[in-house]
Amino acid sequence: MARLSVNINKIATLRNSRGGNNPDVLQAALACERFGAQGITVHPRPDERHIRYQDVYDLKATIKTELNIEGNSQEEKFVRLVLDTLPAQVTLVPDDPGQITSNHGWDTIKHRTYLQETCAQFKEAGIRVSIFVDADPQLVEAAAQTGTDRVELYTESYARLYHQDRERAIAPYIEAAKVAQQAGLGLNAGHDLDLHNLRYFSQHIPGLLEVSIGHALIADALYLGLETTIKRYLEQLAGGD
Ligand SMILES: CC(=O)[C@@H](O)[C@H](O)COP(=O)(O)O
Ligand SMILES: NCC(=O)COP(=O)(O)O
Repeated sequence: MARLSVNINKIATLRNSRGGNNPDVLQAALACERFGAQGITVHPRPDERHIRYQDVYDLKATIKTELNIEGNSQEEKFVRLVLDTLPAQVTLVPDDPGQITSNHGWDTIKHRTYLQETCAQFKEAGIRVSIFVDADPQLVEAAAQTGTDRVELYTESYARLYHQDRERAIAPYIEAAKVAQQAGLGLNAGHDLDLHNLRYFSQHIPGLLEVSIGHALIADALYLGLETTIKRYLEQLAGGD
């Protein structure tokens, strides 16, 4: 069964809106773990609009499950943060500084040399590397040439199409997953996964190792509470028809 890594960016967004420490992101991360999450994901951005760099140091010292740090390694500050905190996993995402949220994966063909160097730097420090990519077999194949351990399939287009035509929505992901597995890459997935689309995704992508979910999960927690919400996501991942 794929592991659930809860992205707690949105907890930090709420905290930052009032300038204090409510909600406390460290306590929220510990609660996620207590309720069954198998990892914590953060995506610090240069403007620190949600997760702050200091949060990441504090989280690494506090949580017991895997920490996954996502972000753009072309920013020196991000590289320093990752090498200082030594998370279990770093996910390379090519976001511009002002982006509202992630909207594309790496072009692993165009940037192969850069990604090779970056993967080597993080792997030398003992950190597992994952590259955020669109569900395109050629990009996944090129990712395998970079030395990365895993790819994270960017699932926004799956999520968008799911309600209209889920077979068409999943098709490119099945292809991309096959290529990844033939190339020996581990497979993660994330972006806009939710309680409606998660089960179908995990059922159709065998060997899926991890999903990172934030926006929808934290929104669901407003209605259901964090404990029930995490249990429901875990049930979706556990599958069954
Ligand atoms: C890579 C990815 O899809 C997520 O990290 C997502 O971008 C979360 O970032 P925000 O919380 O800033 O939207
Ligand atoms: N890598 C995806 C992630 O961490 C969370 O994305 P979202 O669920 O907030 O869209």
